[in-house]
Amino acid sequence: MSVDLQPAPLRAAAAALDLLRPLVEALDGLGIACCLFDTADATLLWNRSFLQFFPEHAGAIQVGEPYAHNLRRFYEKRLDDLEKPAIERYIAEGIARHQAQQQPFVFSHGGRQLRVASLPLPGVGRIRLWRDESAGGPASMARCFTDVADLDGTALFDHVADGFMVTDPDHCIAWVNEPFVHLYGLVDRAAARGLRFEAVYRLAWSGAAPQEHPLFEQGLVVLEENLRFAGAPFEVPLPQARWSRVVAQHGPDGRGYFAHVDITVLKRQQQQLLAAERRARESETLLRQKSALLEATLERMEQGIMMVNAQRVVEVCNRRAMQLLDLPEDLMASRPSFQSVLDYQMAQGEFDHTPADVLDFIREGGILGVSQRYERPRPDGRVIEIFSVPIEGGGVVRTYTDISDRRRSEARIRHLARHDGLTALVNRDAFLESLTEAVHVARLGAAPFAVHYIDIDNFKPINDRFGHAVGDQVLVMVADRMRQTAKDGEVVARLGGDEFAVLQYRVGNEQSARSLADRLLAALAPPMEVEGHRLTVGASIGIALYPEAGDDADLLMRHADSAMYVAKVQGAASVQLYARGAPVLRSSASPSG
Ligand SMILES: Nc1nc2c(ncn2[C@@H]2O[C@H](COP(=O)(O)OP(=O)(O)OP(=O)(O)O)[C@@H](O)[C@H]2O)c(=O)[nH]1
Repeated sequence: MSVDLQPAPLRAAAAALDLLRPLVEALDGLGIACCLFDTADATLLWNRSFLQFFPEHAGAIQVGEPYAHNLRRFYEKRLDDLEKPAIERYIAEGIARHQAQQQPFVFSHGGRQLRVASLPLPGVGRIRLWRDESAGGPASMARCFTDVADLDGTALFDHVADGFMVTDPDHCIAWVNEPFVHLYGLVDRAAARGLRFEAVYRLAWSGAAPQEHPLFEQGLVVLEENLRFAGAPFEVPLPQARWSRVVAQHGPDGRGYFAHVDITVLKRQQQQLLAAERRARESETLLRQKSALLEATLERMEQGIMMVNAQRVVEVCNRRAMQLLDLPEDLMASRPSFQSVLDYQMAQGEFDHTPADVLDFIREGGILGVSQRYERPRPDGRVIEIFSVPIEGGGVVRTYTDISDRRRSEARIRHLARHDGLTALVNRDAFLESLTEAVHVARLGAAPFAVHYIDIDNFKPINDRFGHAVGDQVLVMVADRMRQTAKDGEVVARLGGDEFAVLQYRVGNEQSARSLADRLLAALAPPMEVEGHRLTVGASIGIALYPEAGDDADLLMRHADSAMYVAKVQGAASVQLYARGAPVLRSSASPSG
């Protein structure tokens, strides 16, 4: 006895194959052909009976060759020239059968009736076994009935669930049972007798709706292909979405024995399963697309975003968040805990200027169970606005927005609203705010203060003679000289036109106020060089002392203005202190420039 002992198997476990080798050899003794395949359908092992049953493989079969090669030799021998063009499909169907086969079936090959069984072999792949039925063996169903009349006389087969059909050697129907009659919609079993199965199949479809015809055509093709080499089970569609599975066996007497199983429910379930699978696949694809879209959106967002899950692990952190917070990519790619991100930031000095209570909160995990909005000044000077929103079930989503530009423009707008655009001194509104504050503090007992109201003398002729631009430069120089003369903390303002004011703090007496006014006049006195012109300007200054000249900002302004007017009337470059009871000569609201 010889077995083709092959070199080490390509994929299957060598130990399992070694165990199977003697078994495969022993099967030869029983006249059973055997061939083993691995899980990828590559040929592993076969015996001598296999080559006897399938002489087309002798000298050709090889270890490791795909099952498809085996099938190709098989069909090349079997198919006639008309059928050969369809060989690839036969091979594909043969592979599908090989992979899914559960029930044995009989087919004729090389003059033999071969019953083939196939089953999976765990750890190896699949085993296929063939027995020559025509050579005798256990009694087949065919041998139980020597005469079809035996069947006709009994109702036994009418009580089984499946349809049965027996054909003569000329393929004409000799007998069918009642379930068969019912399945194919025949009048009675006599209606089938003498017909070929294909004719019964046509009868079954005779009353079908036209839209079902493509299915009928499909069924005819299946019949034609499968009845030729009856053996492998096949399925045919029937009207009204019903299906029949036909399992054929051929007896040595040339008769065919067919079981017809109504698999409508099974088929429906399969279709439902397929539809559910398709839907699952579609929604999975949709989900994948959506998640890719979401990921792309997150990566392109102008806002940073971070999602911390209930276990305090950073689940999502987009590129912008990493940029805004200076977080290293490798740390964020490691699905870090939120605490380790905070630790990293702490080590980088991110929280060096954070108030102690907030720092304690950060050390305790830094996540609140309620929505919050706050701004974090970064060590690099940028300001990040942070929104933190808790997620139901734990965790938090944070968004990070760089609001440095917004903050800068707001500061600029605030500055513009309180300062004079030409001289950069504070404007009238800001001066009045400071004055109101000074009154408030003085009322609480702080030292008295003075308001100096300053109007440039004969400014108009400068404009008229040298132009507005020169006038502007003179105003800027006047502002600079006043700013330099005033002490730190004293407020110097341009009230409008050629009018200025100084808020002088801690004025112990009248003399101290006059002294500043004189210093202001002295500072203005030196000529100014503007665009090649040598210009000299003076000013008239009115002083209002708190509380003598009034105890509110408005009164103090009006009295300082009035005193300035008196000074102006007195002549250039003079100073006038407001005296209680003096008439108000000019309202501060009156236009002066
Ligand atoms: N160049 C320039 N001139 C201004 C500006 N604002 C107001 N003026 C001018 O300043 C002048 C102020 O008028 P007045 O106060 O009557 O002129 P003055 O010659 O100083 O008169 P007295 O105060 O009585 O000495 C007007 O000619 C205004 O047009 C400014 O921003 N730039």
